Amino acid sequence: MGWCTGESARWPRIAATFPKIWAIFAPTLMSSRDAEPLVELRNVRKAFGKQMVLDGVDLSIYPGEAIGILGPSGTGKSTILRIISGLILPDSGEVWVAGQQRTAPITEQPNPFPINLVFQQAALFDSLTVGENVGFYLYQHTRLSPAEIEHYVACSLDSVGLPNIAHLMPSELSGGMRKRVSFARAIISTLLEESGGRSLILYDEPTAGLDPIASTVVEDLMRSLKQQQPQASYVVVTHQESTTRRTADRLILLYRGQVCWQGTAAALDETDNIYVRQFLSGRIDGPIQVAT
Ligand SMILES: Nc1ncnc2c1ncn2[C@@H]1O[C@H](COP(=O)(O)OP(=O)(O)OP(=O)(O)O)[C@@H](O)[C@H]1O
Repeated sequence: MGWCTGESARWPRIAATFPKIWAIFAPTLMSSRDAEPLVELRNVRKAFGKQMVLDGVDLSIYPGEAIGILGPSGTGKSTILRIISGLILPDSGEVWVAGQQRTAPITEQPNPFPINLVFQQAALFDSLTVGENVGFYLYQHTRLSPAEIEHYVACSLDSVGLPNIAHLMPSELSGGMRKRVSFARAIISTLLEESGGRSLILYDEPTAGLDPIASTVVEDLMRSLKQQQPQASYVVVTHQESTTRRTADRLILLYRGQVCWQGTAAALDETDNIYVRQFLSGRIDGPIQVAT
């Protein structure tokens, strides 16, 4: 018996309950769902020691989707990102990437299209220039010439609104610029022709610790990068409500390693799902129990 016994909001139910919302979102959702999922997790379980962290997660990510994962601390959100990216494998269940089952970590079985993790901290290499940081993947994993890599680096930096800074060192940048550079590094492989426009960026708390205006800038950047490549998808894990509402088309609420609810950002306010209601209100009493 799972922890989450609340009823999941499913698309047909939304269509019946919120016809206006459905009318707005249906064209996008139906077109993306006609395609094969980019990534599928099927009944994924993962424990660390005796602690069961993911307890039977099913999740499909379709081309062009922007998904937000919400949930209390320690409930397995980052673990899902690490499994999707191939950094770790589940203990059981299946992970499918572009129709291929993943059977080994990313170091042994490369993803068929770019999947990049962007962390809260920019985590740039301080001894490399901005250009070398952004082009790092291409220098390491492709046979492109230095001139070609410089071209992609310039395109990528342009996309994040930072042209002409490839020669600078990370220490010369502000915190906001470092974050943008980390985004440029994440998207560079998606610019390559062989990616076929398919890509998945996994943002782990991209606006944590930022003031509301800086958060808006980052949220706008995430949206703008996706608009530049309509088939690009992303998953964002966040505790910031503004980021949830402004960046995700489909939301997933995770609790104790299980999906308790999923639906649109608009449906979040309408649902009577007890997990969603408690989570958004921040009440202590309810089915979600956290260590105090
Ligand atoms: N490599 C690891 N070894 C042992 N325990 C781990 C490891 N990685 C994660 N955990 C544990 O798994 C649980 C889930 O961690 P995870 O980072 O996925 O949660 P989260 O939902 O992203 O939390 P938060 O919102 O606080 O970032 C936590 O209790 C964490 O301590």
